[in-house]
Amino acid sequence: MTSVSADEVLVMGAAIVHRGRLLAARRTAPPDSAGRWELPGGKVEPGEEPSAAVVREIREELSCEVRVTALLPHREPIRPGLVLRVALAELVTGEPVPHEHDAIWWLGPDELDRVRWLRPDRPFLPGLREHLRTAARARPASAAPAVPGVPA
Ligand SMILES: Nc1nc2c([nH]c(=O)n2[C@H]2C[C@H](O)[C@@H](COP(=O)(O)OP(=O)(O)OP(=O)(O)O)O2)c(=O)[nH]1
Repeated sequence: MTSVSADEVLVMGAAIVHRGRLLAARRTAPPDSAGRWELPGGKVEPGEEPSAAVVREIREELSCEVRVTALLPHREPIRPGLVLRVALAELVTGEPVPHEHDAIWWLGPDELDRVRWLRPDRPFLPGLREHLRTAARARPASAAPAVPGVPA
């Protein structure tokens, strides 16, 4: 369980990591966020577990299945009443196909600054970069990334 006060809604961003890369998605709305990049995800529904919300939102937004591997401790205010948390997740089945975003991009650890993130996402980037680097060091050479469209 994650404690959220009655007047606070939790937004879960999924840090989906695959082959040492992080999936970023470009928003289309509202106008002041359109063109900015975020972690796919969305609001946790009343009574819903954060990890279940991640699985549900990713299914809806990207038509693939993920598994949550960790919930990062940091909580970042988005605006009054709305708080962002981030879950590390891995792909279980399928490949992400964006239905609500107009682009997705698998970013390597040295590429995280190449997109314009939503402001609340930025404090999570150093930790995510470190996570990607650690994952790359732990990966056997035989599992080195093949890149272009990533998955596989
Ligand atoms: N999904 C997501 N939302 C984020 C991130 N960073 C950030 O500030 N936000 C903000 C944007 C929105 O104001 C809010 C989430 O709204 P949303 O529209 O994605 O959530 P939702 O699908 O549950 O929305 P709704 O249509 O049910 O209202 O959190 C992020 O990394 N991922």
